[in-house]
Amino acid sequence: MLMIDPKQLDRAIWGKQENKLPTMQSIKFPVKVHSALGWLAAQSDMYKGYWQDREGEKVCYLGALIKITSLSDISSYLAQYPEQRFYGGVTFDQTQPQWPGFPACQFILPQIELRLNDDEQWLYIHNWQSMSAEQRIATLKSLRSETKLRWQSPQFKLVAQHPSQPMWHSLVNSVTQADALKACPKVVLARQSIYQANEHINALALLEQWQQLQPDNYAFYLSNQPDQSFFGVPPERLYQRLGQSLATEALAGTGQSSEQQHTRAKLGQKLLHDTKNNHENQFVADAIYQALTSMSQNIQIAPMQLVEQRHLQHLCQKITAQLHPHTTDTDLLTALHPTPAVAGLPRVKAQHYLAEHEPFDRGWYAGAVGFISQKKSDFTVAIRCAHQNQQQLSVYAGAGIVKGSEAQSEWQELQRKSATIQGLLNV
Ligand SMILES: C=C(O[C@H]1C=CC=C(C(=O)O)[C@@H]1O)C(=O)O
Repeated sequence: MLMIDPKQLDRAIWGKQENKLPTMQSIKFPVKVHSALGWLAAQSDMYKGYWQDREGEKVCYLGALIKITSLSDISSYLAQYPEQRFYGGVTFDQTQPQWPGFPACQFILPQIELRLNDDEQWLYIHNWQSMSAEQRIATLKSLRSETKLRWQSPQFKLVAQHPSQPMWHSLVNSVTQADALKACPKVVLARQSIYQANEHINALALLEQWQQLQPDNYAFYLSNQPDQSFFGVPPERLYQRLGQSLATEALAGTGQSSEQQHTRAKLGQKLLHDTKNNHENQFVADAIYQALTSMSQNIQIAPMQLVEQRHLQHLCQKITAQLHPHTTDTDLLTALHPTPAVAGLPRVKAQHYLAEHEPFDRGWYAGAVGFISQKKSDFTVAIRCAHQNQQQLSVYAGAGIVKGSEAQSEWQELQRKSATIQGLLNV
């Protein structure tokens, strides 16, 4: 798999070794890989992750040289390791019970990264300088050639839905009572659908298929132990920061789509002019604007546009800003996450309502997933996702509930949001 000139490799292995982690030195080799996820599937590390942005970069990462479990520690690690990326994120609500094996906050500086884009493919090995020649050889030898992923769906059976449809109706009705709307004009209710498979679930093969159906979305995979993973193909950007330039978006408000271009365009126009959906989106755009005013300047909001997905369309307002110097990723994550696209408004009240009434633990569903580095950070909102625990797969979907929302049509919206993965599960 490694296309490295043997002389170059020899020099790399036997080259200078300085035992000092804080000035971590990395080495990179050009490689040739057909399927990033196929490569990841072949590796045996306990910590495995995948990250695909909307510009076409794909990253597989392995191992954990450093693990950060608190947002407040991020800045000091970035100062110490200015060249490195830390992958991971935070859950929807860090004050609530979390999924076993998935901490509330986790960022990893991996030992190995495979970074692919349209022009280049590089394998990075971090902390190379402090390894002995034997450790270097062992690390290179531990890397396996990619496997060919083939998604052959086991038989899946829906074993539970939280909330059930009747409970969904009563939750939507309670959120849309006049008094409740006064306190919380928007609450994003969600559903966990639990499927039991009759055999092992190859989550990476499933993700590969899913990602190919929605190639312009983000895609991610997180796994801290064998046979447990969280993965998804979300359309929503939380934020991308390049130096001090910030790009974010209000993605909320959903309408139907169609395979026929003409009908899709008509449905899109209907959505663009729909009052309830425009409100739903504007709540998010206003909250982002407010969050950014104290930490940035030159905030620009582009006109409302459509984002097409396979079974639905969304309203979206793209937002850009110039961050004040010294604004950190911890500031941004704290201010922007979770947006009213996944929590509601006001945020804390909506989160309290969900903690009290939603009949499942959101864990990493609707969390912030991505990476942080000094130069660049990029986060998606973890929606259109699934949590695999051995032979069980939980699929999550949510819908913003505002004045005028109807329980039945919001339930159908959940179905449409889950339709792509459900199609792959044959359920
Ligand atoms: C919370 C989800 O979607 C959000 C993002 C886009 C549109 C949404 C909506 O129209 O309700 C939601 O706010 C989800 O897919 O689980």
